[in-house]
Amino acid sequence: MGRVSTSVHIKFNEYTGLKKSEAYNSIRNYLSSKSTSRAKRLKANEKRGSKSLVLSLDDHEAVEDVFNGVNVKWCSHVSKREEHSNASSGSEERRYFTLSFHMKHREMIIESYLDHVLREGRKIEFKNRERKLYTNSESHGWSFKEGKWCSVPFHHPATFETLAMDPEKKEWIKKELVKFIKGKDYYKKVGKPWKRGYLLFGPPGTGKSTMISAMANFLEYDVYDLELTTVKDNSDLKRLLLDTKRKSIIVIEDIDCSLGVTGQKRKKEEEEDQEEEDEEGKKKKASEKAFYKERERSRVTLSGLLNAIDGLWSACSDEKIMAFTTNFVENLDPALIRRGRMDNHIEMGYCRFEAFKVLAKNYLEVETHELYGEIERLVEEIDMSPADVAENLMPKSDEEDAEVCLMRLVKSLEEERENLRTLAEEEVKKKAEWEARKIKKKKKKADQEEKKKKADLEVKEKAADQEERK
Ligand SMILES: Nc1ncnc2c1ncn2[C@@H]1O[C@H](COP(=O)(O)OP(=O)(O)OP(=O)(O)O)[C@@H](O)[C@H]1O
Ligand SMILES: [Mg+2]
Repeated sequence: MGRVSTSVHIKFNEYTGLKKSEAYNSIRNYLSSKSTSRAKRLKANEKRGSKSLVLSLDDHEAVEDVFNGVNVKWCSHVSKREEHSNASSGSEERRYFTLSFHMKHREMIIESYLDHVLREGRKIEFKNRERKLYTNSESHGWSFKEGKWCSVPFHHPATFETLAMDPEKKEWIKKELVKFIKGKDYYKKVGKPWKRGYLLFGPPGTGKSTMISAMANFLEYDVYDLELTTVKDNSDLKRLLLDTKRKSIIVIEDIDCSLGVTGQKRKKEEEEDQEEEDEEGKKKKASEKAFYKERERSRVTLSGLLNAIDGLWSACSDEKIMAFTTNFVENLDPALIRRGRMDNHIEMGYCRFEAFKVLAKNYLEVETHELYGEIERLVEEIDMSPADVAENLMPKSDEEDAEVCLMRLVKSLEEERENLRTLAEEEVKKKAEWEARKIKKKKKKADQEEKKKKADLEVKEKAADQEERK
């Protein structure tokens, strides 16, 4: 009796009213981590949205825990639902946990231990969840039930280990990401919303999208792939962004093609370029113009986008990364990519030797080879994207070994060099022809002027002659 009367019990119900209790969920997760090593009876569930089987404390089972040297005891209970209780509370059974401890620790348990349990439980749930790739549905298709985003499980295999790029740059990016996820207090201290913007730029096939997947896998974040062209207007964009969860990367791919963010800059360039232009240049400009015109139809404006990512609303949700990708960084409006908005500009370049070594290790499991010297010379000279290098390195059948694949890469690099040489020669030839034509035109014009001058002079002389004769 003495022992019982000195104990305090706290009850945590599975349901609070109609809603499933988040505290109960967190406690269950916390206890499952303790139970796997301590409890005698466990139950295994396949839970939706979780990546593996979830083990938890079985009904009517107890487990002990120690916190700051204090022993506590958790029990899981289940009782039949009473007749008059609310039918919509989910199931026939009522589940709850009880926490028991000595009353002299009441303050410490309530103030520190419970916080600790809830925090750890949430962490475990976050770790166990199946990560998702979201994409926005058309604005008119939004419904209360389906939401604004549709999702599929995110299983992209890219990691920083498989990403081919300069190792130092890679390490620096990883370090920065770690600093970001641990930076809650820092961001609060400096008065900035806890978010970070990345601009990834570079030619096609250099790993911009792969880098985003690697980041998401590294941070264990969800990914929101935002398709701006299907967003009706600025306020829908705002709503979409508000509907994203924390610990996620929001991606806008090919930002230069998504809305008229390059409009003003292009107009200026067009004016400047107008004078010196040959036929081919004119054709290219016309097709580019048509492309930009099509793109500018998007009703999301630059200022709308800036507002959504950077205005007051953006502060409503913490712990998010915003990533833009583009092939033409020089065409983007400076307002969009200024530091503070896009804090980090990462250039994804052509495949150089360091990046090649990563690819060779991943695709062929070789770290060195006699062809490496030649390949080093070639990749430092020729611009080839990691996607093309990877394609050459991938064995196409079981008979192909590392040497065959490396040889194929060397051949392909040499071909590329040859192509570039002929292209450059053609270019020089074309330029020379164009110059010659220009000189010819000038000469013709000068000749004509000369002729005209001569004719005028003759007429004048004739007139003077006649005058004299008269
Ligand atoms: N740096 C890299 N490291 C490893 N693999 C790469 C890298 N770059 C490209 N690849 C390979 O090439 C494929 C295409 O790359 P990815 O889609 O990331 O290019 P991108 O830069 O996003 O191109 P785009 O500008 O066309 O969108 C990837 O599936 C990946 O296998
Ligand atoms: Mg891409």
